[in-house]
Amino acid sequence: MDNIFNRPIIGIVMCRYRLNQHLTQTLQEKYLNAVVAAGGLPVALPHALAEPEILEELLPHLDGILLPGSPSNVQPHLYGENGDEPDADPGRDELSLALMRLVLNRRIPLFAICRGMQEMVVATQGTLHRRLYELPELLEHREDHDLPLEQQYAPAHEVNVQDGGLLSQLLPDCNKFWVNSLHGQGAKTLGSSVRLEAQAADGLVEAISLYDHPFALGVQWHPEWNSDEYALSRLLFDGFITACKNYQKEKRL
Ligand SMILES: N[C@@H](CCC(=O)NCCCC(=O)O)C(=O)O
Repeated sequence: MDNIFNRPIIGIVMCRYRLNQHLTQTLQEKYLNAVVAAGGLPVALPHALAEPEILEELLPHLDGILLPGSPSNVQPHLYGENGDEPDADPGRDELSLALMRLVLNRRIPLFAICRGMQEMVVATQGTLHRRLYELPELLEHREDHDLPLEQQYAPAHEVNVQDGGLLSQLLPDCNKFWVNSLHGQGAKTLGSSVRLEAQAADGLVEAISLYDHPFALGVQWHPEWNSDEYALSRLLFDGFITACKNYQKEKRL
Protein backbone atom coordinates (compact mmCIF):
# COMPACT_ATOMS: atom_id res chain seq x y z
CA MET A 1 0.00 0.00 0.00
CA ASP A 2 1.39 3.38 -0.95
CA ASN A 3 1.79 6.06 1.69
CA ILE A 4 -1.30 8.24 1.29
CA PHE A 5 0.76 11.39 2.00
CA ASN A 6 2.95 10.71 -1.03
CA ARG A 7 -0.07 10.93 -3.30
CA PRO A 8 -0.60 14.06 -5.34
CA ILE A 9 -3.11 16.36 -3.63
CA ILE A 10 -6.02 17.20 -5.91
CA GLY A 11 -8.15 20.22 -5.01
CA ILE A 12 -11.78 19.79 -6.10
CA VAL A 13 -14.09 22.79 -6.24
CA MET A 14 -17.31 22.33 -4.25
CA CYS A 15 -20.88 23.20 -5.33
CA ARG A 16 -23.43 25.11 -3.28
CA TYR A 17 -27.00 23.94 -2.59
CA ARG A 18 -29.66 24.48 0.00
CA LEU A 19 -30.22 21.33 2.07
CA ASN A 20 -32.95 21.39 4.74
CA GLN A 21 -32.85 25.19 4.48
CA HIS A 22 -29.10 25.28 5.19
CA LEU A 23 -26.64 26.49 2.61
CA THR A 24 -24.41 23.50 1.97
CA GLN A 25 -21.35 22.83 -0.17
CA THR A 26 -20.96 19.37 -1.61
CA LEU A 27 -18.74 17.15 -3.71
CA GLN A 28 -20.27 14.20 -5.50
CA GLU A 29 -18.73 10.89 -4.50
CA LYS A 30 -18.10 9.76 -8.09
CA TYR A 31 -15.47 12.50 -8.55
CA LEU A 32 -13.80 11.61 -5.24
CA ASN A 33 -13.79 7.89 -6.09
CA ALA A 34 -12.30 8.43 -9.54
CA VAL A 35 -9.46 10.55 -8.11
CA VAL A 36 -8.71 8.04 -5.33
CA ALA A 37 -8.82 5.08 -7.75
CA ALA A 38 -6.30 6.81 -10.02
CA GLY A 39 -3.89 7.41 -7.09
CA GLY A 40 -4.70 10.97 -6.01
CA LEU A 41 -5.66 12.40 -2.61
CA PRO A 42 -8.76 14.61 -3.04
CA VAL A 43 -9.27 17.71 -0.91
CA ALA A 44 -12.45 19.78 -0.96
CA LEU A 45 -12.14 23.45 -1.94
CA PRO A 46 -15.00 25.50 -0.40
CA HIS A 47 -15.99 28.84 -1.91
CA ALA A 48 -14.67 30.84 1.05
CA LEU A 49 -11.15 30.16 -0.27
CA ALA A 50 -11.70 32.52 -3.21
CA GLU A 51 -9.51 35.27 -1.75
CA PRO A 52 -6.27 36.10 -3.57
CA GLU A 53 -4.12 35.88 -0.40
CA ILE A 54 -5.63 32.53 0.61
CA LEU A 55 -5.20 31.04 -2.87
CA GLU A 56 -1.59 32.23 -3.04
CA GLU A 57 -0.90 30.33 0.18
CA LEU A 58 -2.96 27.30 -0.78
CA LEU A 59 -1.76 26.69 -4.32
CA PRO A 60 1.79 25.54 -3.46
CA HIS A 61 0.21 22.67 -1.49
CA LEU A 62 -1.90 21.39 -4.39
CA ASP A 63 -0.62 19.16 -7.20
CA GLY A 64 -3.71 19.31 -9.40
CA ILE A 65 -7.14 20.90 -9.73
CA LEU A 66 -10.37 19.15 -10.67
CA LEU A 67 -13.36 21.26 -11.75
CA PRO A 68 -16.32 18.86 -11.54
CA GLY A 69 -19.73 18.97 -13.20
CA SER A 70 -22.71 20.64 -11.57
CA PRO A 71 -26.35 21.29 -12.49
CA SER A 72 -25.71 25.04 -12.04
CA ASN A 73 -24.71 27.27 -14.94
CA VAL A 74 -21.88 29.79 -15.28
CA GLN A 75 -23.30 33.33 -14.89
CA PRO A 76 -23.80 34.84 -18.37
CA HIS A 77 -22.20 38.22 -17.58
CA LEU A 78 -18.89 36.38 -17.17
CA TYR A 79 -18.85 35.69 -20.91
CA GLY A 80 -20.40 38.92 -22.10
CA GLU A 81 -24.13 38.04 -22.15
CA ASN A 82 -27.01 39.83 -20.46
CA GLY A 83 -29.87 38.35 -18.50
CA ASP A 84 -30.51 36.35 -15.37
CA GLU A 85 -29.35 32.85 -14.64
CA PRO A 86 -31.80 31.12 -12.27
CA ASP A 87 -29.46 28.15 -11.77
CA ALA A 88 -26.36 30.13 -10.82
CA ASP A 89 -23.70 29.29 -8.22
CA PRO A 90 -21.74 32.58 -8.06
CA GLY A 91 -19.34 31.35 -5.35
CA ARG A 92 -18.35 28.43 -7.54
CA ASP A 93 -17.83 30.74 -10.54
CA GLU A 94 -15.63 32.99 -8.44
CA LEU A 95 -13.46 30.20 -7.02
CA SER A 96 -13.15 28.25 -10.29
CA LEU A 97 -12.22 31.30 -12.35
CA ALA A 98 -9.67 32.46 -9.75
CA LEU A 99 -8.14 28.97 -9.71
CA MET A 100 -8.06 28.87 -13.51
CA ARG A 101 -5.98 32.07 -13.61
CA LEU A 102 -3.46 30.51 -11.21
CA VAL A 103 -3.46 27.19 -13.09
CA LEU A 104 -2.56 29.06 -16.26
CA ASN A 105 0.29 30.98 -14.60
CA ARG A 106 1.73 28.14 -12.58
CA ARG A 107 1.09 25.29 -15.03
CA ILE A 108 -0.66 23.15 -12.41
CA PRO A 109 -2.43 20.13 -13.97
CA LEU A 110 -6.15 20.70 -14.50
CA PHE A 111 -8.99 18.32 -15.33
CA ALA A 112 -12.29 20.07 -16.01
CA ILE A 113 -15.51 18.10 -16.45
CA CYS A 114 -18.82 19.32 -17.94
CA ARG A 115 -19.53 22.61 -16.05
CA GLY A 116 -15.79 22.57 -15.35
CA MET A 117 -15.03 22.56 -19.08
CA GLN A 118 -17.48 25.44 -19.53
CA GLU A 119 -15.59 27.37 -16.81
CA MET A 120 -12.35 26.61 -18.63
CA VAL A 121 -13.87 28.06 -21.84
CA VAL A 122 -15.00 31.23 -20.05
CA ALA A 123 -11.69 31.69 -18.19
CA THR A 124 -9.83 31.60 -21.51
CA GLN A 125 -11.96 34.27 -23.24
CA GLY A 126 -14.37 31.87 -24.91
CA THR A 127 -18.18 32.04 -24.81
CA LEU A 128 -21.03 29.59 -24.20
CA HIS A 129 -24.29 28.65 -25.87
CA ARG A 130 -26.85 29.11 -23.09
CA ARG A 131 -29.52 26.78 -24.51
CA LEU A 132 -28.17 24.12 -26.84
CA TYR A 133 -31.64 22.58 -27.07
CA GLU A 134 -32.91 25.67 -28.92
CA LEU A 135 -30.43 25.10 -31.75
CA PRO A 136 -32.18 22.77 -34.22
CA GLU A 137 -28.95 21.66 -35.90
CA LEU A 138 -27.66 20.10 -32.68
CA LEU A 139 -28.27 16.70 -31.14
CA GLU A 140 -30.01 16.47 -27.77
CA HIS A 141 -27.15 16.81 -25.27
CA ARG A 142 -29.30 16.77 -22.13
CA GLU A 143 -30.13 13.80 -19.92
CA ASP A 144 -33.69 12.58 -19.33
CA HIS A 145 -34.30 13.28 -15.62
CA ASP A 146 -37.12 10.71 -15.51
CA LEU A 147 -34.73 7.83 -16.21
CA PRO A 148 -32.71 5.98 -13.57
CA LEU A 149 -29.18 7.40 -13.15
CA GLU A 150 -27.57 4.38 -14.85
CA GLN A 151 -29.48 5.30 -18.01
CA GLN A 152 -28.89 9.05 -17.67
CA TYR A 153 -25.13 8.40 -17.60
CA ALA A 154 -25.17 5.74 -20.33
CA PRO A 155 -23.27 6.44 -23.57
CA ALA A 156 -25.38 8.87 -25.64
CA HIS A 157 -23.39 9.95 -28.72
CA GLU A 158 -20.01 9.62 -30.40
CA VAL A 159 -17.11 12.06 -30.26
CA ASN A 160 -14.38 12.47 -32.87
CA VAL A 161 -10.90 13.15 -31.52
CA GLN A 162 -8.56 15.58 -33.29
CA ASP A 163 -5.10 14.32 -34.23
CA GLY A 164 -2.03 15.61 -32.43
CA GLY A 165 -3.66 16.80 -29.19
CA LEU A 166 -3.61 15.68 -25.56
CA LEU A 167 -6.61 13.34 -25.94
CA SER A 168 -5.01 11.49 -28.83
CA GLN A 169 -1.90 11.02 -26.67
CA LEU A 170 -3.95 9.72 -23.74
CA LEU A 171 -6.14 7.49 -25.90
CA PRO A 172 -3.86 6.27 -28.69
CA ASP A 173 -5.59 4.38 -31.52
CA CYS A 174 -8.98 5.62 -30.38
CA ASN A 175 -10.14 8.53 -32.47
CA LYS A 176 -13.87 7.94 -32.14
CA PHE A 177 -15.79 6.70 -29.11
CA TRP A 178 -19.13 7.01 -27.32
CA VAL A 179 -19.66 9.30 -24.35
CA ASN A 180 -22.49 10.14 -21.97
CA SER A 181 -24.07 13.59 -22.25
CA LEU A 182 -25.77 15.61 -19.47
CA HIS A 183 -25.62 19.29 -20.33
CA GLY A 184 -27.83 22.03 -21.71
CA GLN A 185 -25.03 24.52 -22.36
CA GLY A 186 -21.83 24.20 -24.38
CA ALA A 187 -18.87 26.02 -25.88
CA LYS A 188 -19.77 28.56 -28.56
CA THR A 189 -16.35 30.14 -29.23
CA LEU A 190 -12.88 29.26 -27.94
CA GLY A 191 -10.08 31.63 -26.93
CA SER A 192 -6.81 31.61 -28.84
CA SER A 193 -4.93 29.69 -26.12
CA VAL A 194 -7.38 26.77 -26.40
CA ARG A 195 -6.95 23.71 -28.59
CA LEU A 196 -10.03 21.90 -29.87
CA GLU A 197 -9.59 18.25 -28.84
CA ALA A 198 -12.87 16.56 -29.81
CA GLN A 199 -16.29 17.29 -31.34
CA ALA A 200 -19.64 15.55 -31.49
CA ALA A 201 -21.09 14.61 -34.87
CA ASP A 202 -23.14 17.86 -34.80
CA GLY A 203 -19.91 19.88 -34.46
CA LEU A 204 -20.33 20.76 -30.76
CA VAL A 205 -17.05 21.10 -28.85
CA GLU A 206 -16.68 18.04 -26.64
CA ALA A 207 -13.10 18.41 -25.36
CA ILE A 208 -10.45 21.12 -25.17
CA SER A 209 -6.93 21.59 -23.84
CA LEU A 210 -4.54 24.53 -23.48
CA TYR A 211 -1.71 24.87 -26.00
CA ASP A 212 0.92 26.15 -23.61
CA HIS A 213 0.30 23.84 -20.68
CA PRO A 214 1.51 20.33 -19.81
CA PHE A 215 -1.95 19.02 -18.80
CA ALA A 216 -5.09 21.14 -18.87
CA LEU A 217 -7.92 19.03 -20.24
CA GLY A 218 -11.63 19.83 -20.37
CA VAL A 219 -14.27 17.30 -21.40
CA GLN A 220 -17.98 17.91 -21.81
CA TRP A 221 -18.89 14.33 -20.86
CA HIS A 222 -18.56 12.50 -17.51
CA PRO A 223 -15.57 10.11 -17.34
CA GLU A 224 -15.91 10.03 -13.52
CA TRP A 225 -19.15 8.04 -13.82
CA ASN A 226 -18.23 4.41 -12.96
CA SER A 227 -14.70 5.24 -14.10
CA ASP A 228 -13.51 1.80 -12.96
CA GLU A 229 -15.75 0.15 -15.58
CA TYR A 230 -14.68 2.17 -18.61
CA ALA A 231 -11.09 1.74 -19.81
CA LEU A 232 -11.11 5.09 -21.65
CA SER A 233 -12.32 6.95 -18.56
CA ARG A 234 -9.63 5.30 -16.45
CA LEU A 235 -6.99 6.36 -18.97
CA LEU A 236 -8.10 9.99 -18.65
CA PHE A 237 -7.93 9.95 -14.86
CA ASP A 238 -4.64 8.02 -14.94
CA GLY A 239 -3.20 10.62 -17.35
CA PHE A 240 -4.33 13.45 -15.09
CA ILE A 241 -2.88 11.90 -11.93
CA THR A 242 0.39 11.06 -13.72
CA ALA A 243 0.68 14.74 -14.73
CA CYS A 244 -0.02 15.70 -11.08
CA LYS A 245 2.71 13.31 -9.86
CA ASN A 246 5.18 14.83 -12.34
CA TYR A 247 4.23 18.32 -11.18
CA GLN A 248 4.65 17.23 -7.53
CA LYS A 249 8.14 15.84 -8.29
CA GLU A 250 9.22 18.99 -10.12
CA LYS A 251 8.05 21.13 -7.18
CA ARG A 252 10.16 19.07 -4.78
CA LEU A 253 13.40 19.37 -6.83
N1 LIG B 1 -25.26 23.18 -16.00
C1 LIG B 1 -24.38 23.00 -17.10
C2 LIG B 1 -23.36 21.98 -16.70
C3 LIG B 1 -23.87 20.58 -16.76
C4 LIG B 1 -23.17 19.63 -15.82
O1 LIG B 1 -22.07 19.85 -15.36
N2 LIG B 1 -23.89 18.58 -15.48
C5 LIG B 1 -23.45 17.66 -14.49
C6 LIG B 1 -24.54 17.32 -13.56
C7 LIG B 1 -24.11 16.63 -12.32
C8 LIG B 1 -22.84 15.82 -12.38
O2 LIG B 1 -22.88 14.67 -12.85
O3 LIG B 1 -21.80 16.30 -11.91
C9 LIG B 1 -25.12 22.62 -18.35
O4 LIG B 1 -26.29 22.22 -18.27
O5 LIG B 1 -24.53 22.70 -19.42
